[in-house]
Amino acid sequence: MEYYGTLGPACGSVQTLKEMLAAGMTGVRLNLSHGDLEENGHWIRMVQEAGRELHSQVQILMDLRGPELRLGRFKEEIQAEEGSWLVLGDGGLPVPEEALAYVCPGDRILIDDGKVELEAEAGAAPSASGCRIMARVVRGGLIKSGKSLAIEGKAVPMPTLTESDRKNIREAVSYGITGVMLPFVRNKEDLLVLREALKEAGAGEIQVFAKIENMQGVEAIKELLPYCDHVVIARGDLGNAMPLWKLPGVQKRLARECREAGKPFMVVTQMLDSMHERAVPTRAEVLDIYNAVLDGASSLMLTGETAAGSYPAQAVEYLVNTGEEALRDMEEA
Ligand SMILES: Nc1ncnc2c1ncn2[C@@H]1O[C@H](COP(=O)(O)OP(=O)(O)O)[C@@H](O)[C@H]1O
Ligand SMILES: C=C(OP(=O)(O)O)C(=O)O
Repeated sequence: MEYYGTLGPACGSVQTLKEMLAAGMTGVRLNLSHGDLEENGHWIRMVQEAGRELHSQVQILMDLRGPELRLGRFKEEIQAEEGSWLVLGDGGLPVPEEALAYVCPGDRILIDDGKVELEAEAGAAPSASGCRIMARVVRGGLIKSGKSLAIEGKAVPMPTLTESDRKNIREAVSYGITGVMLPFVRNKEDLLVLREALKEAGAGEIQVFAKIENMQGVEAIKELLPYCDHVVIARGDLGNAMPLWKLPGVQKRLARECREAGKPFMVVTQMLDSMHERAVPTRAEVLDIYNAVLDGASSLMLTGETAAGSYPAQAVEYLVNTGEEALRDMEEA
């Protein structure tokens, strides 16, 4: 069983990383949506140093940008109040033009895994005079730079890899990357494009993790399985693609497909979300971890809990101890 933590400011010291490894973490994930390999290289070196000191082999995953939609960069966080209006695009919230062109009147726009929800202004044309529309805040909250973005029910056509993905792939071997995650995998062609780029970079040995994050990926799961080494059930974005009460059923269905094909799979996102701010998780969270192991997950991963939370080492401890308990119970049963 592999246990991953996402790297971020909250665990950016050799000491904290050693505590996480001592608690049973076996690998880390670097989310390249927040900066490329060169900018984040210091974190990888810290992980390698922590691993050397504890004599542990650490898996290092890089999570590409891929065809994922995200807000652009901006300095000041925005407190979006329910009922207020926001400008999207030119002079306002930096939304990629490819996405703006797809927004129609009445569309729901989900930011940061749906924490903030907007409704596009009635009357906004699909092309919206190129690059600017108004949206009303339906569910308010804090909007931070670089957060995920989705137009409910719409698939915006995007290339498989960005230019920065290709650069990061070329540098992957020199940083000791062991696995690469591709977000929003839609079809087998996405995985073939990634495999080809890895091969060209002399990185054909790096493991490919296919992140299933929307309905296109869910529907294509059978077709995708032969072209990846691992499937990632990425519940953050996947939860944006359907009413949340449908997510458990979809997670179980993906897990069953993977089990039947003998494909290892990872379950990720909000496994211990309350541990952003609390040292002890909820009962529901530990049960979620336990159930994922019972369903056959080969790896589990923490995201914001380790990248930006107040208790990164404690979160790893709960993840690992609960996962190992589930494995023991399965053996005894
Ligand atoms: N490489 C990084 N550099 C700076 N901050 C990061 C990095 N990776 C993660 N974070 C912070 O931790 C948060 C949670 O990480 P993650 O779940 O990977 O991102 P997101 O929620 O944006 O997909 C991010 O939103 C960001 O604030
Ligand atoms: C892990 C996920 O992806 P990201 O953190 O890149 O949004 C997710 O959506 O569950």
